This record gives sequence, structure tokens and C-alpha cells, in this order.
Amino acid sequence: MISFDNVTKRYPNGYDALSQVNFSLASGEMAFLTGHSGAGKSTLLKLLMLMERPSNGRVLMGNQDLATLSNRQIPYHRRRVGVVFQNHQLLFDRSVFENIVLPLRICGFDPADATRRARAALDKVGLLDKEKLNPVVLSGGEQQRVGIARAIVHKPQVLLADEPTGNLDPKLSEEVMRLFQQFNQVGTTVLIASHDLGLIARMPHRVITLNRGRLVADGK
Ligand SMILES: Nc1ncnc2c1ncn2[C@@H]1O[C@H](COP(=O)(O)OP(=O)(O)OP(=O)(O)O)[C@@H](O)[C@H]1O
Repeated sequence: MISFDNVTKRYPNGYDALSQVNFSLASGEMAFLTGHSGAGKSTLLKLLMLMERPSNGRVLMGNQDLATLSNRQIPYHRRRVGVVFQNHQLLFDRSVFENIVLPLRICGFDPADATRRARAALDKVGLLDKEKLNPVVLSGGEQQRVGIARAIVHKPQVLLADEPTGNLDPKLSEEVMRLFQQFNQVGTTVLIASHDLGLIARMPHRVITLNRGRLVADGK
């Protein structure tokens, strides 16, 4: 589903955030991406979202070389990818429900269908009873679950997360990870960047480790 083939990412200032990275993630697999601050985790996720392009090598998703996609095709590419950020990036002038339904409306979903899907996504993360609230009144863990509902509402094949538990206590972090596992169990390919080594060690998934832009370990 995801494949990095000798990928190097050099930023315009000449810094190599990723150097000759090789790995593949099978469809339906779940893995963690770890490494020190600045190791290149976010850069790797940005290449998958087409927020950045590689300087060398190829990034493939579902056997498609992402370099073949023009900037005009990026919105279509992003529909097969769901992304969860550490700081949620929620709209605080809208209700929880509107935060989830808006991306679907923007994609042109029929309004009734969009409403049904948004409610189903909120139900999956256990927040259906809070749909009318403004996300600003929710706890950090609940806000993160709104972020997850928004990431999965369009049923993406691939779910990416960048430090999704960064602001959460250990119990809430485990709950969020369990949610990712549930989506993975129904077939979504999941890649989570995290430097919470304790949490990662308690989970049975593959761990890909970056160090100064190089892939230095890959295993259970
Ligand atoms: N647009 C940019 N221009 C120049 N350098 C950049 C740019 N974006 C990131 N970098 C550098 O690339 C390196 C990798 O950054 P990246 O954000 O991918 O690391 P990270 O592993 O996600 O770190 P963190 O865990 O702190 O978020 C860092 O040294 C960073 O300063």
C-alpha cells in the first residue's frame, strides 16, 4: 500500500531531512514511525500527503508513483488518506458535527449522505452525544477523537497520524491507540509517527526508526 524506494528529501536550505529511505507497508498493516525530534518523521508523512515532494527516489501508494500526480490531482489523492495531527487543527467556530461534515461537503457528498457518514464517524469514536458542542469545551482526549473522526469520515484506505497522543496522558493515549487498532482491524493501513517509546513498546506492531533522516531499524 505504501512504498518508499530510496527516498531522499532535501529542503531548499540544503538539509537532507530524509536520506535513501527504503521500506514498504502492506495493505492492512499497522506500524509506528519513531525517532528523535528532527529525525524526519513529519517529513516522511508529508511526502505521503503530497505536502512535499521527494528530491530523489520514489514514493508509491497502492502501486501508484506519487510523482505522476500533478498538483491538480492532490485533492483526489488526499481522499484516500486520512490524517490526524497532534494539535487537532479543529475549527473552533463550528460545532463538533460541522467539523466532521465539512470535509465531506467540500468533496461534494450529497448532504443527507454526508450527515449519515458524519454521525457514523462520531459514533465510532464515541462522541455522538457531543455533536452539537463547540470543540473548545471538550477535553484534550475528546478533541483528539474529533480529529480522528474527521480523518476517517471519508473511509480512507490509509490513516496517517503525526504525534496523535503528544498532549494526552497515558490512559487517554492508550484509548486513542485502541481506536487506531480498531480502524486497522477493518482493513485500514495505519502509520503513526510517535516518540512515545513506552506506549509503542506495549503494542504488538512493527516499529520503523529514523535517525537523522536514515532508516536505522525496522521490526517488531
Ligand atoms: N521546510 C523546511 N526547510 C528546511 N528544513 C526543514 C523543513 N522542514 C523540516 N526541516 C528540517 O528537517 C528535519 C526533519 O524535520 P521533521 O519535522 O521531519 O522531523 P520530526 O522527526 O517530525 O521531528 P519532531 O518529532 O520534532 O516533529 C529537521 O531538522 C527540520 O528542521
